[in-house]
Amino acid sequence: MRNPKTKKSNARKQRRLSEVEEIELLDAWIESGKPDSGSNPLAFPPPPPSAPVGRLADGGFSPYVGCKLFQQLPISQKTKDGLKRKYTEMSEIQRASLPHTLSGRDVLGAAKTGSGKTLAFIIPVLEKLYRARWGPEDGVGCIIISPTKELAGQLFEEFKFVGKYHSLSAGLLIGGRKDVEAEKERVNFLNILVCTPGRLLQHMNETPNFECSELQILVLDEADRILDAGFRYEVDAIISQLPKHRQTLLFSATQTKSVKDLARLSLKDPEYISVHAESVTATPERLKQIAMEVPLDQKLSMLWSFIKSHLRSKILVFLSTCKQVKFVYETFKKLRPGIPLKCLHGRMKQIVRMAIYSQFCEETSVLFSTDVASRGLDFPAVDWVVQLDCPEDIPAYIHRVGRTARFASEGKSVLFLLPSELEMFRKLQAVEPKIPIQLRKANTQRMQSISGLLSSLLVKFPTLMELAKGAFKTYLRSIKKQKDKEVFDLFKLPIDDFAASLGLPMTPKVRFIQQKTKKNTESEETTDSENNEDGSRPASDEKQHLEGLEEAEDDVLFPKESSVEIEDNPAAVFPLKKPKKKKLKINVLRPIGTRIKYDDEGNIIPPLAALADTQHVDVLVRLDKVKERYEKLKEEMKQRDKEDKVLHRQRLREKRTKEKMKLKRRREEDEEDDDGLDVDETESGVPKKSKLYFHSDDDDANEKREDVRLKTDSVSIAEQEELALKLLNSMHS
Ligand SMILES: Nc1ncnc2c1ncn2[C@@H]1O[C@H](COP(=O)(O)OP(=O)(O)OP(=O)(O)O)[C@@H](O)[C@H]1O
Repeated sequence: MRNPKTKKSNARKQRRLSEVEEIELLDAWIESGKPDSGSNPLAFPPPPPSAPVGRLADGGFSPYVGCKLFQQLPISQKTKDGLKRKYTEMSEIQRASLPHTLSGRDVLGAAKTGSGKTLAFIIPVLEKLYRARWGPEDGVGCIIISPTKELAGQLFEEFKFVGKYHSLSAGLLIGGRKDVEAEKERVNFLNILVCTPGRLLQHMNETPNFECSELQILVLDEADRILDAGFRYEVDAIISQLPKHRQTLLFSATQTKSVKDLARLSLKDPEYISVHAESVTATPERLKQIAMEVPLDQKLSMLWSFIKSHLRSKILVFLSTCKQVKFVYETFKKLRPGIPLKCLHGRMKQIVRMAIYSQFCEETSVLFSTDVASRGLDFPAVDWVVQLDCPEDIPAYIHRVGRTARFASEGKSVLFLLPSELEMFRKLQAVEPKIPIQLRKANTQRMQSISGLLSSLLVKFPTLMELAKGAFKTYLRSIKKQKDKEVFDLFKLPIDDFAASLGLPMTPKVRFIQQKTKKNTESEETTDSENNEDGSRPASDEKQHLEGLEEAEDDVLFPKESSVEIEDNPAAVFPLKKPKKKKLKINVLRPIGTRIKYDDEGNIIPPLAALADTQHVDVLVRLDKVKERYEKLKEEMKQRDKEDKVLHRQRLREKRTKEKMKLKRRREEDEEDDDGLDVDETESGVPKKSKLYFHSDDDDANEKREDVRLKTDSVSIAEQEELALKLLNSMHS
C-alpha cells in the first residue's frame, strides 16, 4: 500500500507543477495579445462568448483585448473561480483597464461612481502576485491605500471574496484599533496590505524590520483624495520608502491630472483610462438629481418632513461636521420618526463604525454621516442621498451622490441649498460632462416645523443643549473654513434664526462673528479718505482684519466670557483707545530643551547671539563663524545620517534575502516530505504557504478567531465570516 505521506507529497508536487505550467501559459498569453500603449480596449470588437479561450489549436492564443467576459481573460483559474460566484461580465472600466494592468503597465483609471473600479485593481493585484509565485516568506508584495477605514475594510472583504482560492495572505491595517502590537508581529508575513495612510506610515516608522523593498504593485483607491493636501505628509513619507521599480495603479471617479501629483508617484508612461470621459453625464445615468432652495432655519424641519414621508426608503444624509451629525441623530431619535436611525462620523470608535457600516448595508434605515461615508462605500440599495449641507466642491458632490444608483441600480438625490449657496447650483450645471440636476421649489406647505419640539427637548435634556451649541458653532466654523467664497458666505447667514431652529433659547456667542461685526462697525466710522477709490478696505487694513479673524478662530469653540464685556463697553469697539496688553507668546516650534535667554529689557536673545561676546568689536565676525560652523556641522550630520540609513537598509535587505532564501528552500523541502499535518505556522513562526487573513479589532476577538482558525480546519470561509460578523455585532451590542 502506498504511504499516505508520499501520496500527499505527490499531490502537492503535482499542484506546484500545474501552477508553474499555468503561469507560463498566462505569461505567454498576455505577451501575445498585449494592447498597444495608449490604445483603448473598448474600441476592439468583443470575441463571441462561445469562442475558444486560451491556447488555440494553431499554437497561438485567443485575443483578450476587447473581450467582455471574465472567463475570456488571461487570468488564473483561481481568480476565475473566485469571480464566477458573483461576476460574469465585465463593466466598461474593467474591460478598458484590465488588458493594460495585466500587462504590467501603470494605469490612471477614472470612471463614474459605482462602475466597478474595485475589481479593476483587485484582479491585477492577485494575478501579479500569483504569477510571481509570491509566498509568505516574500513578504509585502502589494499595498493598497484607501482614504477611509470603512473603505479599506470594504476592499479587504472584496479581496477575500475574489481571492478565496489563492494562497496569498492579506491584512487590513487601519488606525483606531488596539491590536497594533499583534499587527507588528505579522505584518512582514502578509502579502497584501490594505491600509489607510496613517496606519501604514505608523508601521513603516515603528515596526522593527518592516520591509516593503520587494513591493510589486501599489494601488491608490480614491487617488485624488489620497494625493490631496490632507494626506500630503503621510503619502510623501510612504512613497519615499517604496521601491521605484513597481507597478502603480490609481483609481477614482474624479481623477487627478496634476503632473506634479503623478511625478510624486514616479509613474512610468501611465495609461490614462477614462471610460466615461465622452459620456454626456459625470454622474450615473440612473441617478435622478434635484436641488432645493431651503433657508437655513428650515433645514431640519425639511429633513424631518422628508424622512417622515420616506419611511420605507434607505436614506443617507450628509452633514458637514461630527457635532451636527450627533445632534441630528440624537434629537431625531428622541422624536421617533418611525424608521431606524444611525450615525457615522470620524470621532466614533472604529469597532462601532464598522458595525454601523455593516448594519446600514443590511437594513432599511436613515444614516446621518459626515463625508467619511462619501467616497467609495458600496452600501447596497440606497434609495436617497440627501445633502443637508452643501458639499465643498463638485468632486465632493459627485462622490456623495454616487452612494446611490450604483452599478445597474437606480437612485435619487436631493441637495439642500441656502439662498446664499445657489451659486453651487450654477456651478454644477456648468461642468462638463454635465450633471443633470434640476432646481425645485421646496413644498413648505407639507413641511412640519420641529423647532418647537427641539426647544422642549433641549430644555429637558441638558446634553442635547450642549450638542445643539456644538452643532451650531461647528457648522458656522465649517462655512467659514470653506475655500469657495462665491458659494459660502458666513455673513449672509441668518445666525439667530438658525440658532432658534436648533431649539436653542439664545444665539451662542461665536467670537469670529463678533469680531467681524465689530470690524464692520469700525469701518463705518472711518472717513472716506481711508478707503480705496472703489470703496474697498485698504490693503493693510484688510490684512489686519484677516489676522483678527484667524486669531479669533482658535477660540471659536470656547468663546471667552469677557466677550460680553467687550460688547457692552463702547470703548472696546475702538481698540486703539484701549491700552493693549502685551501677550506672552509661546513658540511651539522651539526645540525641546532649549533655554530662552532674555536681555536686560526683557527681549529674547537669539541663541547664536547669546554665544557672542557683545563687548568686543569682532562680534559680527565671530557670529558669522559660529553660524557657518553650525551649518557645516549640520550638513555633515545630515550626510552621515543618510549614509547610515542606506547602510542599515542594505544590511537589513541582505539579511532578509538570506532568510527568505532559507525559508523558501525549507518550504520546498517541507512540501516534499510533508508529515501530513496541516497547521498554519512553522516552528519559526513563519506561516506556511496557506491562506492567512489578518483582521481583528481587539485582542479578545483576535484570540477567538485564531482559535477558530487553528482548531477547526474544517470551518469554511463563509462560516468564519458569519462568525466574525456575529462577533462584531455582539461587541457592538
Ligand atoms: N462586473 C461586474 N458585474 C456585476 N457587478 C459588479 C461588477 N463589477 C462591480 N460590480 C458591483 O458594482 C458595485 C460597485 O462597484 P465598486 O464599488 O467597485 O464601484 P466603484 O467604481 O469603485 O465606485 P466608487 O467610485 O464609488 O468607489 C459593487 O457592488 C460591485 O460588487
